[in-house]
Amino acid sequence: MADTVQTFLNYINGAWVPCLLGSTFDNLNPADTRDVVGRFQASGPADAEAAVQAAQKAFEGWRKLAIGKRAKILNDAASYLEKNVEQFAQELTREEGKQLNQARDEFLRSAQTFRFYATEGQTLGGETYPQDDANLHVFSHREPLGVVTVISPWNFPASIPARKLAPALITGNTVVFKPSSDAPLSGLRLVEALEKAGVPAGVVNCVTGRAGEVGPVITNSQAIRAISFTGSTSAGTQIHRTVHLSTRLQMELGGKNPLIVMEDADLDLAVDLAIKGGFSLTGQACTGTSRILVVPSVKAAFTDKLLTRVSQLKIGNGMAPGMDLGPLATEKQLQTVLNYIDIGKREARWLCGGERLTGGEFDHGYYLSPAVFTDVKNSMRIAQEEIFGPVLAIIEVADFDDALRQANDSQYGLSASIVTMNPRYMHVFTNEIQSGTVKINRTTTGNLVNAPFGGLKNSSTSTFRESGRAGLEFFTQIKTVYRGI
Ligand SMILES: NC(=O)C1=CN([C@@H]2O[C@H](COP(=O)(O)OP(=O)(O)OC[C@H]3O[C@@H](n4cnc5c(N)ncnc54)[C@H](O)[C@@H]3O)[C@@H](O)[C@H]2O)C=CC1
Ligand SMILES: O=Cc1ccc(S(=O)(=O)O)cc1
Repeated sequence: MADTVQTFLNYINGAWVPCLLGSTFDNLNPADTRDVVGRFQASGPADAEAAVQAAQKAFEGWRKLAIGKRAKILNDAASYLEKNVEQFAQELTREEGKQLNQARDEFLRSAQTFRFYATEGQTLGGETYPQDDANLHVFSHREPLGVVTVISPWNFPASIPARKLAPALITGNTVVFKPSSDAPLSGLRLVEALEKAGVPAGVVNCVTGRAGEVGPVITNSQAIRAISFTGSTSAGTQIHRTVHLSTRLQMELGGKNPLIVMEDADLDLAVDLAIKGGFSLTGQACTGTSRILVVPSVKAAFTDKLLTRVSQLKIGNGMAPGMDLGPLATEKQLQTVLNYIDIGKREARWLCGGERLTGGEFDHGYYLSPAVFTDVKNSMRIAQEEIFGPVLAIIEVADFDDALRQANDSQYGLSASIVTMNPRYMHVFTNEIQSGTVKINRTTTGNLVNAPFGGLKNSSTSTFRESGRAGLEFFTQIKTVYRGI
């Protein structure tokens, strides 16, 4: 079996290279751990240093390249992703566990992101400032920052790095990219797409390996002008503490996203949103629904309908059509979620799920049945801590004001939704909810390529948003020019 495992290399200074120490690590398919997805470079600090140096060397040439040429590279890379979508989607499903149709969507969305920034990046200009001197022209213009670091997690191993790489590159920055060791292949495919599209040597560099080995160089080095990171609040906090004063940060971190169900809610819709928001991607989305705040008059009916729908969900390998939930992405993630199930059983009332599935194909994967708890208090650990698994906590709230207060009683503020037809609730919710993304009669999950994305409180650094035009602003700095004659 080991002989047939494909080895993947780092991409540094325009070449695919092994790491200097010659060590590798294997990544396993979480749906069937007998399947080794690939063998990857266990890079050390020297490999990371080589990547930073290559990016430094390439910066001058890349920032001076005509923006139309940079855009063409992004568009051609998008075409390469689209052409190879079937292969890349299968690899994504094997490395992460999500359903094949979701993996296909993710690569197509990544291609769309490349195309969006190829166009939008060409519209980012400065401003002119009226003033009294007829012989003076005052204007601002934007320029790239320099070498930037992209660090991405395993849950969206293509679309999250795509929406960091594309705005960084179109604005003329060079990149050092570290994908998650738990799903590194999709990130390497993005880099391959850029290589095939003709990106010059050193403009994009990709180094796989342990955060402890690679992390300090790519986050603390004086050469790094910005870091775009998505992952846990704890890793984000650690990086935040160690970076240089002049390193710009954009961090997308955890969430504990509420769905409020009001007395006038369409309960079938509310259940649908709870299932989609809570259980798609097996609950492993930063914007996933984890708290359901429901008023007493509809709590019993909502809970009954929810449990019926949960009992119908199909769990299995994402390669098979028709599955609703795949495995957890890693053994560590499975253990984390099982631990929270134990906590939930002690502190609230367990209704269903949370059992590790065994027998047949389940014996070889990290499968867990979707769990629902009720009589949860918002102060409980399962209502406050990010679980990142298929676990829903139902919390009874007295009325709208109480729902809003409890929804806001969280260290996080990433996404929040309400199910109602009442315009007053919609209005107050929009104004008062402490959340970067606000949804009404929609799932907490999902966001557009062309709209800003990011959280409040501990869900993000309160700096720059990702996606849309905001993504371009993060990767550029403003110069104000006073030009006299
Ligand atoms: N908000 C989100 O989208 C995500 C949140 N998480 C949360 O994080 C928990 C743990 O998952 P992990 O994959 O271990 O997330 P993590 O936050 O440890 O890792 C995310 C990425 O950051 C890198 N990283 C971690 N520490 C670093 C450091 N000091 N310097 C440089 N790079 C560093 C990792 O190698 C990976 O590429 C999950 O249980 C979940 O709660 C995980 C993935 C995504
Ligand atoms: O987990 C958070 C998350 C999930 C998806 C995306 S993307 O829109 O696919 O990039 C972003 C954040």
